[in-house]
Amino acid sequence: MSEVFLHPAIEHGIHKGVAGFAGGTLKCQCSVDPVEVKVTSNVAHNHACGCTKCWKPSGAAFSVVGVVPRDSVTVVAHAEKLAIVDETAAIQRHACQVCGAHLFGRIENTGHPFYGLDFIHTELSAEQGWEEPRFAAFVSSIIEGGAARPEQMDGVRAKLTKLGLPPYDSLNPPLMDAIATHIAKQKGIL
Ligand SMILES: N[C@@H](CCC(=O)N[C@@H](CSCO)C(=O)NCC(=O)O)C(=O)O
Ligand SMILES: [Zn+2]
Ligand SMILES: [Zn+2]
Repeated sequence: MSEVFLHPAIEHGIHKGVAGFAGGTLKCQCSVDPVEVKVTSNVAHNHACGCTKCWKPSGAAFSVVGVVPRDSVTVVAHAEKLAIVDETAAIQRHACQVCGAHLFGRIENTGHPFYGLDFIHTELSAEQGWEEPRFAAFVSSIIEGGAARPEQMDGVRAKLTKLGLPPYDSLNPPLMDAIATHIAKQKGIL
């Protein structure tokens, strides 16, 4: 199997974001009548994600995905092309039915630890300045998705580490702690 191509925005080095950057417009990959989504916030917790559910550009083993407040997200063109990929998933990904790009992923369960946040792919925006990806999540999942063989994983993790993206097989410790804290509060333990 050929070498694992991570993602166009990370494979050859990461561009740092710009302080104070306040959003942009995401466009799907259709050359005609693209879906457009206005985002009036910078992205947070931006990361490479190897899971099988996040949208990846063609040939990439990872997606690059982060979160914004859901009230900062508005579909401004061609909403009729959007459909939810999997209604049963925790993150309902609204994708263009023509080109397949995911414009935003929304959590409708008010009890979910990340309720209130939408997941977006900043590469769908022409604006520069979005906060850069800072870690890699669900790295082992790229085996599940068929992008890597198990024996390639040491190399993948070494490459991510060198790029400044510490690799994890779930989310990173701050996000895992936030999830656990939310659950402990729901149970009345905290
Ligand atoms: N091995 C599975 C893991 C999928 C998974 O749990 N993905 C996370 C992170 S997505 C963005 O970081 C998640 O929260 N999923 C909920 C959902 O996708 O609805 C796999 O690879 O499929
Ligand atoms: Zn499209
Ligand atoms: Zn994912």
